[in-house]
Amino acid sequence: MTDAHTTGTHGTGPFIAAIDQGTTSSRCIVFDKDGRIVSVDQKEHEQIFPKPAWVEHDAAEIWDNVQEVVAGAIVKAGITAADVKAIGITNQRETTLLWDKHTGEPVHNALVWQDTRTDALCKELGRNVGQDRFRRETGLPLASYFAGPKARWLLDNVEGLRERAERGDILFGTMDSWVIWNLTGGTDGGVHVTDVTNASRTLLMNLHTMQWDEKICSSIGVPMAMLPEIRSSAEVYGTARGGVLDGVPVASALGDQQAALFGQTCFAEGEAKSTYGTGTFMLMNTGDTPVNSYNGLLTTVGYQIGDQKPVYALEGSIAVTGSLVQWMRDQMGLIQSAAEIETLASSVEDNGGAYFVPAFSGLFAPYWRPDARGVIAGLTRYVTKAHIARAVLEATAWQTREISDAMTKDSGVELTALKVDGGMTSNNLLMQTLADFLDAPVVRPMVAETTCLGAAYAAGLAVGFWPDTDALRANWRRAAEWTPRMDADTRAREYKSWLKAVERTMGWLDDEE
Ligand SMILES: Nc1ncnc2c1ncn2[C@@H]1O[C@H](COP(=O)(O)OP(=O)(O)O)[C@@H](O)[C@H]1O
Ligand SMILES: O=P(O)(O)OC[C@H](O)CO
Repeated sequence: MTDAHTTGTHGTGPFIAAIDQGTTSSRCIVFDKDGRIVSVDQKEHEQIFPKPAWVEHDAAEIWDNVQEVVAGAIVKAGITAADVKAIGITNQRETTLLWDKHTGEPVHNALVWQDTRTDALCKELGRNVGQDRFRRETGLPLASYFAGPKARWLLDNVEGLRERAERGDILFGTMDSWVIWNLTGGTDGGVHVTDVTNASRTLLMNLHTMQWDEKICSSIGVPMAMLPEIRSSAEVYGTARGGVLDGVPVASALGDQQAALFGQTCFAEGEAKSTYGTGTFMLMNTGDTPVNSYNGLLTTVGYQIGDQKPVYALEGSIAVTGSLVQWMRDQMGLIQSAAEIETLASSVEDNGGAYFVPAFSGLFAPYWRPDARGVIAGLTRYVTKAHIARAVLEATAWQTREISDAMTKDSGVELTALKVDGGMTSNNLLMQTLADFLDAPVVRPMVAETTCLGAAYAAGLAVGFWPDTDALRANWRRAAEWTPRMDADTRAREYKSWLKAVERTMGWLDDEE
Protein backbone atom coordinates (compact mmCIF):
# COMPACT_ATOMS: atom_id res chain seq x y z
CA MET A 1 0.00 0.00 0.00
CA THR A 2 1.35 3.42 -0.83
CA ASP A 3 -0.11 6.20 1.23
CA ALA A 4 1.27 9.52 0.11
CA HIS A 5 0.39 13.15 -0.08
CA THR A 6 1.91 16.55 -0.66
CA THR A 7 1.11 19.49 1.56
CA GLY A 8 1.19 22.18 -1.08
CA THR A 9 3.43 24.40 1.10
CA HIS A 10 6.34 24.34 -1.35
CA GLY A 11 9.14 26.71 -0.54
CA THR A 12 11.49 27.72 -3.32
CA GLY A 13 14.33 25.31 -2.71
CA PRO A 14 16.92 24.11 -2.15
CA PHE A 15 15.66 21.23 -0.01
CA ILE A 16 16.71 18.44 2.36
CA ALA A 17 15.33 14.90 2.03
CA ALA A 18 14.89 12.68 5.10
CA ILE A 19 14.34 8.93 5.07
CA ASP A 20 12.60 7.40 8.11
CA GLN A 21 12.92 3.63 8.12
CA GLY A 22 10.34 2.87 10.86
CA THR A 23 8.92 -0.26 12.48
CA THR A 24 5.79 -0.43 10.37
CA SER A 25 6.69 1.68 7.33
CA SER A 26 9.39 3.57 5.50
CA ARG A 27 8.83 7.15 4.49
CA CYS A 28 10.66 9.95 2.77
CA ILE A 29 9.89 13.61 3.43
CA VAL A 30 11.28 16.62 1.57
CA PHE A 31 11.68 19.76 3.73
CA ASP A 32 12.30 23.39 2.82
CA LYS A 33 14.49 25.85 4.68
CA ASP A 34 11.71 26.78 7.15
CA GLY A 35 11.41 23.12 8.15
CA ARG A 36 8.07 22.85 6.32
CA ILE A 37 6.99 19.65 4.60
CA VAL A 38 7.09 19.84 0.80
CA SER A 39 6.24 16.23 -0.01
CA VAL A 40 5.81 12.84 1.64
CA ASP A 41 5.81 9.29 0.38
CA GLN A 42 5.33 6.27 2.62
CA LYS A 43 5.06 2.51 2.30
CA GLU A 44 4.31 -0.19 4.87
CA HIS A 45 6.24 -3.44 5.06
CA GLU A 46 5.28 -6.88 6.28
CA GLN A 47 5.46 -7.74 10.00
CA ILE A 48 6.60 -11.35 10.25
CA PHE A 49 5.65 -13.28 13.42
CA PRO A 50 7.23 -16.78 13.16
CA LYS A 51 6.35 -17.62 16.83
CA PRO A 52 4.69 -15.78 19.73
CA ALA A 53 6.90 -12.79 20.72
CA TRP A 54 9.21 -13.26 17.70
CA VAL A 55 9.09 -10.34 15.23
CA GLU A 56 11.05 -10.13 11.96
CA HIS A 57 11.35 -7.84 8.94
CA ASP A 58 12.47 -8.68 5.41
CA ALA A 59 15.38 -6.24 4.93
CA ALA A 60 15.36 -6.65 1.13
CA GLU A 61 11.69 -5.58 1.07
CA ILE A 62 12.59 -2.62 3.28
CA TRP A 63 15.39 -1.49 0.94
CA ASP A 64 13.01 -1.77 -2.06
CA ASN A 65 10.45 0.34 -0.19
CA VAL A 66 13.05 2.94 0.77
CA GLN A 67 14.02 3.39 -2.89
CA GLU A 68 10.36 3.61 -3.88
CA VAL A 69 9.43 6.25 -1.30
CA VAL A 70 12.51 8.34 -2.06
CA ALA A 71 11.56 8.37 -5.74
CA GLY A 72 7.92 9.05 -4.79
CA ALA A 73 8.74 12.04 -2.57
CA ILE A 74 11.08 13.59 -5.13
CA VAL A 75 8.53 13.23 -7.95
CA LYS A 76 5.73 14.66 -5.80
CA ALA A 77 7.90 17.63 -4.84
CA GLY A 78 8.50 18.22 -8.57
CA ILE A 79 12.26 18.52 -8.00
CA THR A 80 15.48 16.71 -8.99
CA ALA A 81 18.65 15.62 -7.19
CA ALA A 82 20.17 19.01 -8.03
CA ASP A 83 17.62 20.70 -5.70
CA VAL A 84 18.46 18.45 -2.74
CA LYS A 85 21.44 19.54 -0.64
CA ALA A 86 21.62 16.49 1.62
CA ILE A 87 19.90 13.30 2.70
CA GLY A 88 19.28 12.49 6.37
CA ILE A 89 18.57 9.02 7.71
CA THR A 90 16.55 8.04 10.74
CA ASN A 91 15.41 4.58 11.71
CA GLN A 92 13.70 2.15 14.05
CA ARG A 93 16.43 1.40 16.54
CA GLU A 94 17.92 -1.92 17.75
CA THR A 95 16.42 -3.94 14.85
CA THR A 96 19.35 -6.10 13.81
CA LEU A 97 20.53 -7.36 10.45
CA LEU A 98 23.51 -9.38 9.26
CA TRP A 99 24.30 -9.46 5.55
CA ASP A 100 26.93 -10.81 3.17
CA LYS A 101 29.22 -8.00 2.11
CA HIS A 102 30.04 -9.66 -1.24
CA THR A 103 26.48 -10.33 -2.40
CA GLY A 104 24.53 -7.75 -0.37
CA GLU A 105 22.10 -10.54 0.66
CA PRO A 106 20.73 -10.57 4.23
CA VAL A 107 21.62 -13.90 5.89
CA HIS A 108 18.29 -13.98 7.77
CA ASN A 109 15.32 -11.69 8.31
CA ALA A 110 16.11 -8.73 10.56
CA LEU A 111 15.27 -9.36 14.25
CA VAL A 112 13.00 -6.49 15.31
CA TRP A 113 13.43 -4.53 18.55
CA GLN A 114 10.18 -6.02 19.93
CA ASP A 115 11.43 -9.60 19.45
CA THR A 116 12.08 -11.34 22.78
CA ARG A 117 13.78 -14.57 21.59
CA THR A 118 17.03 -13.54 23.33
CA ASP A 119 15.50 -13.38 26.84
CA ALA A 120 17.16 -16.66 27.91
CA LEU A 121 20.49 -15.57 26.42
CA CYS A 122 20.30 -12.28 28.33
CA LYS A 123 19.59 -14.13 31.56
CA GLU A 124 22.62 -16.34 30.95
CA LEU A 125 24.83 -13.31 30.17
CA GLY A 126 23.58 -11.67 33.36
CA ARG A 127 24.59 -14.72 35.39
CA ASN A 128 28.02 -15.06 33.71
CA VAL A 129 29.05 -11.45 33.20
CA GLY A 130 26.81 -9.52 35.62
CA GLN A 131 24.14 -6.87 34.93
CA ASP A 132 26.17 -4.06 36.47
CA ARG A 133 29.01 -4.26 34.00
CA PHE A 134 26.64 -3.66 31.05
CA ARG A 135 24.88 -0.77 32.81
CA ARG A 136 28.19 0.86 33.73
CA GLU A 137 29.84 0.65 30.32
CA THR A 138 26.86 0.89 27.93
CA GLY A 139 24.18 2.70 29.99
CA LEU A 140 21.71 -0.12 29.26
CA PRO A 141 20.15 -2.95 31.23
CA LEU A 142 20.79 -6.39 29.78
CA ALA A 143 17.56 -6.98 27.83
CA SER A 144 16.36 -8.68 24.64
CA TYR A 145 15.37 -5.21 23.32
CA PHE A 146 18.97 -4.40 22.31
CA ALA A 147 20.96 -5.36 19.21
CA GLY A 148 24.07 -7.18 20.53
CA PRO A 149 22.27 -10.28 21.84
CA LYS A 150 20.19 -10.40 18.62
CA ALA A 151 23.42 -10.56 16.56
CA ARG A 152 24.70 -13.33 18.84
CA TRP A 153 21.45 -15.29 18.33
CA LEU A 154 21.87 -15.07 14.55
CA LEU A 155 25.51 -16.18 14.75
CA ASP A 156 24.47 -19.18 16.88
CA ASN A 157 21.46 -20.15 14.79
CA VAL A 158 22.33 -19.62 11.11
CA GLU A 159 24.52 -22.48 10.01
CA GLY A 160 28.13 -21.60 9.23
CA LEU A 161 27.55 -17.91 9.97
CA ARG A 162 30.05 -17.50 12.78
CA GLU A 163 32.94 -18.74 10.60
CA ARG A 164 31.88 -16.39 7.78
CA ALA A 165 31.66 -13.50 10.26
CA GLU A 166 35.08 -14.25 11.73
CA ARG A 167 36.53 -14.34 8.18
CA GLY A 168 35.17 -10.79 7.68
CA ASP A 169 32.54 -11.71 5.06
CA ILE A 170 29.53 -10.60 7.10
CA LEU A 171 28.42 -7.09 8.03
CA PHE A 172 26.34 -6.19 11.08
CA GLY A 173 24.01 -3.23 11.12
CA THR A 174 20.97 -1.60 12.57
CA MET A 175 18.67 -0.21 9.85
CA ASP A 176 20.64 3.05 9.49
CA SER A 177 23.73 1.04 8.46
CA TRP A 178 21.72 -1.09 6.02
CA VAL A 179 20.12 1.94 4.33
CA ILE A 180 23.36 3.97 4.18
CA TRP A 181 25.39 1.01 2.84
CA ASN A 182 22.85 0.40 0.07
CA LEU A 183 22.34 4.08 -0.68
CA THR A 184 26.08 4.69 -1.10
CA GLY A 185 26.68 1.81 -3.53
CA GLY A 186 26.15 -1.49 -1.64
CA THR A 187 28.54 -4.19 -2.92
CA ASP A 188 30.10 -1.53 -5.13
CA GLY A 189 31.83 0.49 -2.39
CA GLY A 190 28.94 1.18 0.02
CA VAL A 191 30.10 2.76 3.29
CA HIS A 192 29.61 0.67 6.42
CA VAL A 193 28.92 3.15 9.21
CA THR A 194 26.53 3.79 12.06
CA ASP A 195 26.09 6.84 14.26
CA VAL A 196 26.61 7.24 18.01
CA THR A 197 22.88 7.18 18.79
CA ASN A 198 22.25 3.88 17.03
CA ALA A 199 25.48 2.38 18.36
CA SER A 200 24.36 3.34 21.88
CA ARG A 201 21.46 0.85 21.52
CA THR A 202 23.56 -2.24 20.80
CA LEU A 203 24.91 -3.05 24.31
CA LEU A 204 28.26 -3.14 22.48
CA MET A 205 29.34 0.53 22.55
CA ASN A 206 31.14 2.04 25.50
CA LEU A 207 29.18 5.16 26.40
CA HIS A 208 32.27 6.93 27.71
CA THR A 209 34.66 6.31 24.77
CA MET A 210 31.97 6.17 22.02
CA GLN A 211 33.78 3.13 20.60
CA TRP A 212 32.92 -0.58 20.44
CA ASP A 213 33.94 -2.14 23.76
CA GLU A 214 36.23 -5.08 23.02
CA LYS A 215 35.59 -6.90 26.30
CA ILE A 216 31.82 -6.54 26.06
CA CYS A 217 31.76 -7.65 22.40
CA SER A 218 33.72 -10.71 23.38
CA SER A 219 31.49 -11.52 26.36
CA ILE A 220 28.35 -11.25 24.21
CA GLY A 221 30.13 -13.24 21.46
CA VAL A 222 30.04 -10.70 18.62
CA PRO A 223 33.17 -10.54 16.39
CA MET A 224 34.33 -6.95 16.03
CA ALA A 225 35.26 -7.55 12.36
CA MET A 226 31.61 -7.22 11.34
CA LEU A 227 30.82 -4.00 13.20
CA PRO A 228 30.40 -0.68 11.34
CA GLU A 229 32.52 2.39 12.03
CA ILE A 230 30.89 4.66 14.63
CA ARG A 231 30.52 8.25 13.40
CA SER A 232 28.78 11.40 14.65
CA SER A 233 25.08 11.96 13.86
CA ALA A 234 25.68 14.94 11.55
CA GLU A 235 28.49 14.66 9.00
CA VAL A 236 28.86 13.54 5.40
CA TYR A 237 29.31 9.74 5.34
CA GLY A 238 29.34 9.41 1.54
CA THR A 239 27.22 10.25 -1.49
CA ALA A 240 24.17 8.48 -2.86
CA ARG A 241 24.94 6.32 -5.92
CA GLY A 242 22.27 5.46 -8.45
CA GLY A 243 18.57 6.20 -7.95
CA VAL A 244 16.89 9.61 -8.07
CA LEU A 245 19.26 11.17 -5.54
CA ASP A 246 22.47 10.13 -7.29
CA GLY A 247 25.34 12.35 -6.12
CA VAL A 248 23.59 13.88 -3.07
CA PRO A 249 25.57 13.75 0.22
CA VAL A 250 24.27 11.36 2.87
CA ALA A 251 24.82 13.59 5.87
CA SER A 252 23.03 12.39 9.00
CA ALA A 253 21.91 9.33 10.90
CA LEU A 254 20.01 9.22 14.18
CA GLY A 255 17.84 6.59 15.82
CA ASP A 256 14.23 7.71 15.37
CA GLN A 257 13.67 8.72 18.99
CA GLN A 258 16.85 10.77 19.10
CA ALA A 259 15.85 12.31 15.76
CA ALA A 260 12.53 13.34 17.31
CA LEU A 261 14.42 14.94 20.23
CA PHE A 262 16.43 16.89 17.62
CA GLY A 263 13.35 17.72 15.53
CA GLN A 264 11.58 19.02 18.66
CA THR A 265 14.69 21.23 19.16
CA CYS A 266 15.32 19.91 22.68
CA PHE A 267 18.86 21.29 22.58
CA ALA A 268 19.04 22.50 26.19
CA GLU A 269 19.67 20.35 29.24
CA GLY A 270 16.34 19.39 30.88
CA GLU A 271 14.24 19.67 27.69
CA ALA A 272 12.19 16.54 26.96
CA LYS A 273 9.91 15.06 24.33
CA SER A 274 7.73 11.99 24.11
CA THR A 275 6.89 10.23 20.83
CA TYR A 276 3.66 8.22 20.58
CA GLY A 277 3.87 5.55 17.84
CA THR A 278 3.96 1.74 17.97
CA GLY A 279 5.69 2.20 21.32
CA THR A 280 6.38 5.39 23.26
CA PHE A 281 9.75 6.85 24.03
CA MET A 282 10.41 9.84 26.29
CA LEU A 283 13.88 11.37 26.06
CA MET A 284 15.37 14.16 28.14
CA ASN A 285 18.51 16.04 27.11
CA THR A 286 21.02 15.73 29.98
CA GLY A 287 23.88 17.72 28.43
CA ASP A 288 27.44 16.58 27.86
CA THR A 289 27.75 14.06 30.68
CA PRO A 290 25.92 10.75 30.89
CA VAL A 291 23.50 10.58 33.85
CA ASN A 292 23.23 7.16 35.49
CA SER A 293 19.74 5.91 36.05
CA TYR A 294 18.75 4.32 39.35
CA ASN A 295 15.07 4.25 38.42
CA GLY A 296 14.85 2.00 35.36
CA LEU A 297 15.65 4.47 32.59
CA LEU A 298 18.31 4.09 29.91
CA THR A 299 21.36 6.30 29.58
CA THR A 300 21.77 6.89 25.87
CA VAL A 301 23.34 9.26 23.35
CA GLY A 302 21.00 12.10 22.31
CA TYR A 303 23.06 13.27 19.32
CA GLN A 304 26.50 14.42 18.25
CA ILE A 305 26.98 17.16 15.69
CA GLY A 306 30.21 16.62 13.74
CA ASP A 307 33.26 16.90 15.98
CA GLN A 308 31.37 18.62 18.81
CA LYS A 309 30.98 16.87 22.17
CA PRO A 310 28.21 14.26 22.24
CA VAL A 311 24.98 15.19 24.03
CA TYR A 312 23.51 12.50 26.28
CA ALA A 313 19.92 11.71 27.17
CA LEU A 314 17.87 9.75 29.67
CA GLU A 315 15.23 7.60 28.01
CA GLY A 316 12.09 5.89 29.18
CA SER A 317 11.07 3.25 26.61
CA ILE A 318 7.53 1.83 26.60
CA ALA A 319 7.11 -1.18 24.31
CA VAL A 320 3.34 -1.15 23.73
CA THR A 321 1.19 1.96 23.21
CA GLY A 322 -0.04 2.51 19.62
CA SER A 323 0.32 -1.24 19.03
CA LEU A 324 -2.30 -1.80 21.76
CA VAL A 325 -4.72 0.28 19.68
CA GLN A 326 -3.80 -1.85 16.65
CA TRP A 327 -4.44 -4.97 18.73
CA MET A 328 -7.92 -3.66 19.68
CA ARG A 329 -8.57 -3.16 15.97
CA ASP A 330 -6.93 -6.23 14.39
CA GLN A 331 -7.07 -8.96 17.04
CA MET A 332 -10.17 -7.94 19.02
CA GLY A 333 -12.15 -6.30 16.21
CA LEU A 334 -13.57 -3.77 18.73
CA ILE A 335 -12.82 -0.80 16.45
CA GLN A 336 -12.51 -0.45 12.67
CA SER A 337 -9.74 2.17 12.65
CA ALA A 338 -7.19 3.49 15.16
CA ALA A 339 -8.99 6.86 15.24
CA GLU A 340 -12.25 5.16 16.27
CA ILE A 341 -10.84 4.38 19.72
CA GLU A 342 -11.35 8.04 20.66
CA THR A 343 -15.06 7.97 19.72
CA LEU A 344 -15.61 4.73 21.62
CA ALA A 345 -13.65 5.87 24.70
CA SER A 346 -15.42 9.26 24.70
CA SER A 347 -18.83 7.57 24.90
CA VAL A 348 -18.23 6.92 28.64
CA GLU A 349 -17.20 9.22 31.48
CA ASP A 350 -14.41 7.05 32.87
CA ASN A 351 -12.81 3.58 32.80
CA GLY A 352 -15.63 1.93 34.80
CA GLY A 353 -13.01 0.54 37.19
CA ALA A 354 -10.95 -1.27 34.50
CA TYR A 355 -7.15 -0.96 34.06
CA PHE A 356 -5.31 -2.46 31.09
CA VAL A 357 -1.57 -3.11 31.44
CA PRO A 358 -0.29 -4.18 27.98
CA ALA A 359 2.78 -6.15 29.07
CA PHE A 360 2.58 -8.14 25.82
CA SER A 361 6.34 -8.66 25.60
CA GLY A 362 7.11 -8.12 29.26
CA LEU A 363 7.48 -4.64 30.69
CA PHE A 364 10.14 -2.19 29.52
CA ALA A 365 10.92 0.97 31.52
CA PRO A 366 10.95 1.45 34.40
CA TYR A 367 10.56 -2.25 35.30
CA TRP A 368 12.50 -4.30 32.70
CA ARG A 369 10.54 -7.46 33.56
CA PRO A 370 10.51 -10.07 30.76
CA ASP A 371 8.38 -12.35 32.95
CA ALA A 372 5.39 -9.95 32.94
CA ARG A 373 2.37 -10.49 30.67
CA GLY A 374 -0.66 -8.31 29.96
CA VAL A 375 -3.65 -8.00 32.29
CA ILE A 376 -7.00 -6.26 32.36
CA ALA A 377 -7.71 -5.71 36.07
CA GLY A 378 -10.85 -4.54 37.89
CA LEU A 379 -13.37 -6.31 35.62
CA THR A 380 -17.03 -6.44 36.71
CA ARG A 381 -20.29 -7.03 34.79
CA TYR A 382 -20.56 -3.22 34.57
CA VAL A 383 -17.52 -2.88 32.25
CA THR A 384 -18.27 -2.35 28.54
CA LYS A 385 -16.03 -2.23 25.49
CA ALA A 386 -16.10 1.56 25.78
CA HIS A 387 -14.57 1.34 29.28
CA ILE A 388 -11.89 -0.97 27.89
CA ALA A 389 -11.19 1.56 25.10
CA ARG A 390 -10.75 4.20 27.78
CA ALA A 391 -8.44 1.91 29.78
CA VAL A 392 -6.40 1.38 26.59
CA LEU A 393 -5.80 5.12 26.22
CA GLU A 394 -5.15 5.54 29.94
CA ALA A 395 -2.50 2.80 29.75
CA THR A 396 -0.41 5.02 27.48
CA ALA A 397 -0.87 8.02 29.75
CA TRP A 398 -0.07 6.14 33.00
CA GLN A 399 3.01 4.53 31.49
CA THR A 400 4.21 8.02 30.52
CA ARG A 401 3.56 9.23 34.07
CA GLU A 402 5.71 6.43 35.48
CA ILE A 403 8.56 7.38 33.11
CA SER A 404 8.21 11.05 33.95
CA ASP A 405 8.42 10.27 37.70
CA ALA A 406 11.59 8.22 37.09
CA MET A 407 13.11 11.08 35.06
CA THR A 408 12.49 13.56 37.85
CA LYS A 409 14.14 11.23 40.35
CA ASP A 410 17.18 10.56 38.13
CA SER A 411 17.74 14.09 36.80
CA GLY A 412 16.30 16.27 39.55
CA VAL A 413 14.41 18.18 36.82
CA GLU A 414 10.62 18.65 37.35
CA LEU A 415 8.63 18.35 34.14
CA THR A 416 7.11 21.77 33.42
CA ALA A 417 5.70 20.88 29.98
CA LEU A 418 5.98 17.90 27.65
CA LYS A 419 6.54 18.22 23.90
CA VAL A 420 4.77 15.37 22.09
CA ASP A 421 4.64 13.96 18.57
CA GLY A 422 3.81 10.74 16.70
CA GLY A 423 0.67 9.09 15.30
CA MET A 424 -1.23 8.82 18.60
CA THR A 425 -1.06 12.58 19.27
CA SER A 426 -3.97 13.09 16.87
CA ASN A 427 -6.10 11.61 19.68
CA ASN A 428 -7.40 14.58 21.70
CA LEU A 429 -8.81 12.49 24.52
CA LEU A 430 -5.45 10.79 24.97
CA MET A 431 -3.61 14.12 24.99
CA GLN A 432 -6.02 15.57 27.58
CA THR A 433 -5.67 12.42 29.70
CA LEU A 434 -1.90 12.74 29.46
CA ALA A 435 -1.97 16.35 30.71
CA ASP A 436 -4.31 15.24 33.53
CA PHE A 437 -2.14 12.31 34.64
CA LEU A 438 1.14 14.24 34.36
CA ASP A 439 -0.34 17.36 35.95
CA ALA A 440 1.64 19.34 33.34
CA PRO A 441 0.81 20.95 29.98
CA VAL A 442 1.27 18.85 26.85
CA VAL A 443 2.27 20.67 23.65
CA ARG A 444 2.34 19.53 20.03
CA PRO A 445 4.33 21.37 17.35
CA MET A 446 3.08 22.43 13.91
CA VAL A 447 5.25 19.84 12.17
CA ALA A 448 4.27 16.57 13.85
CA GLU A 449 6.74 14.60 11.66
CA THR A 450 9.54 15.45 14.08
CA THR A 451 11.48 12.25 13.41
CA CYS A 452 12.11 13.05 9.75
CA LEU A 453 12.51 16.70 10.63
CA GLY A 454 15.28 15.87 13.12
CA ALA A 455 17.16 13.82 10.52
CA ALA A 456 16.73 16.64 7.99
CA TYR A 457 17.97 19.21 10.53
CA ALA A 458 21.08 17.17 11.34
CA ALA A 459 21.86 16.63 7.63
CA GLY A 460 21.24 20.32 6.92
CA LEU A 461 23.63 21.37 9.70
CA ALA A 462 26.29 19.01 8.32
CA VAL A 463 26.26 20.66 4.88
CA GLY A 464 25.73 24.26 6.08
CA PHE A 465 22.11 24.45 4.89
CA TRP A 466 21.24 25.77 8.37
CA PRO A 467 23.96 27.69 10.25
CA ASP A 468 23.33 26.44 13.81
CA THR A 469 20.79 25.03 16.23
CA ASP A 470 19.41 28.53 17.00
CA ALA A 471 18.18 28.74 13.41
CA LEU A 472 16.36 25.44 13.94
CA ARG A 473 14.75 26.57 17.19
CA ALA A 474 13.23 29.51 15.32
CA ASN A 475 11.29 27.01 13.15
CA TRP A 476 9.50 25.34 16.13
CA ARG A 477 5.87 26.48 16.40
CA ARG A 478 3.15 25.30 18.78
CA ALA A 479 0.07 23.83 17.10
CA ALA A 480 -1.90 22.61 20.13
CA GLU A 481 -1.73 22.56 23.91
CA TRP A 482 -3.64 20.60 26.57
CA THR A 483 -3.64 21.75 30.21
CA PRO A 484 -4.43 19.62 33.27
CA ARG A 485 -8.06 19.54 34.45
CA MET A 486 -8.09 16.60 36.85
CA ASP A 487 -8.25 17.20 40.60
CA ALA A 488 -5.34 15.94 42.69
CA ASP A 489 -7.38 13.40 44.70
CA THR A 490 -8.76 11.66 41.63
CA ARG A 491 -5.30 11.56 40.06
CA ALA A 492 -3.74 10.03 43.19
CA ARG A 493 -6.54 7.44 43.56
CA GLU A 494 -6.39 6.39 39.90
CA TYR A 495 -2.58 6.20 39.91
CA LYS A 496 -2.72 3.87 42.91
CA SER A 497 -5.14 1.55 41.08
CA TRP A 498 -2.92 1.59 37.98
CA LEU A 499 0.12 0.59 40.05
CA LYS A 500 -1.88 -2.27 41.62
CA ALA A 501 -2.75 -3.51 38.12
CA VAL A 502 0.93 -3.32 37.08
CA GLU A 503 1.88 -5.52 40.06
CA ARG A 504 -0.50 -8.18 38.81
CA THR A 505 1.40 -8.58 35.50
CA MET A 506 4.66 -9.61 37.17
CA GLY A 507 5.90 -13.18 37.44
CA TRP A 508 3.37 -14.58 34.96
CA LEU A 509 6.09 -16.50 33.11
CA ASP A 510 8.00 -19.09 35.10
CA ASP A 511 11.80 -19.17 34.91
CA GLU A 512 11.89 -22.01 32.39
CA GLU A 513 9.36 -20.41 29.99
N1 LIG B 1 -6.29 8.52 16.61
C1 LIG B 1 -5.50 7.59 17.16
N2 LIG B 1 -5.71 7.19 18.44
C2 LIG B 1 -4.91 6.27 19.03
N3 LIG B 1 -3.87 5.69 18.41
C3 LIG B 1 -3.62 6.03 17.14
C4 LIG B 1 -4.42 6.99 16.44
N4 LIG B 1 -3.92 7.12 15.19
C5 LIG B 1 -2.86 6.29 15.10
N5 LIG B 1 -2.68 5.63 16.26
C6 LIG B 1 -1.62 4.64 16.58
O1 LIG B 1 -0.37 5.26 16.30
C7 LIG B 1 0.54 4.33 15.71
C8 LIG B 1 1.09 4.93 14.42
O2 LIG B 1 1.85 6.06 14.72
P1 LIG B 1 3.25 6.31 13.97
O3 LIG B 1 3.83 7.53 14.62
O4 LIG B 1 3.02 6.32 12.51
O5 LIG B 1 4.00 4.99 14.42
P2 LIG B 1 5.39 4.29 14.01
O6 LIG B 1 6.33 5.40 13.63
O7 LIG B 1 5.79 3.59 15.28
O8 LIG B 1 5.09 3.32 12.91
C9 LIG B 1 -0.23 3.06 15.45
O9 LIG B 1 0.17 2.09 16.40
C10 LIG B 1 -1.71 3.42 15.67
O10 LIG B 1 -2.42 2.38 16.30
O1 LIG C 1 9.74 2.86 14.46
P1 LIG C 1 9.13 3.32 15.74
O2 LIG C 1 8.63 4.73 15.69
O3 LIG C 1 8.13 2.34 16.24
O4 LIG C 1 10.31 3.38 16.87
C1 LIG C 1 10.92 2.24 17.34
C2 LIG C 1 12.03 2.54 18.31
O5 LIG C 1 13.13 3.15 17.70
C3 LIG C 1 12.44 1.31 19.03
O6 LIG C 1 13.47 1.58 19.96
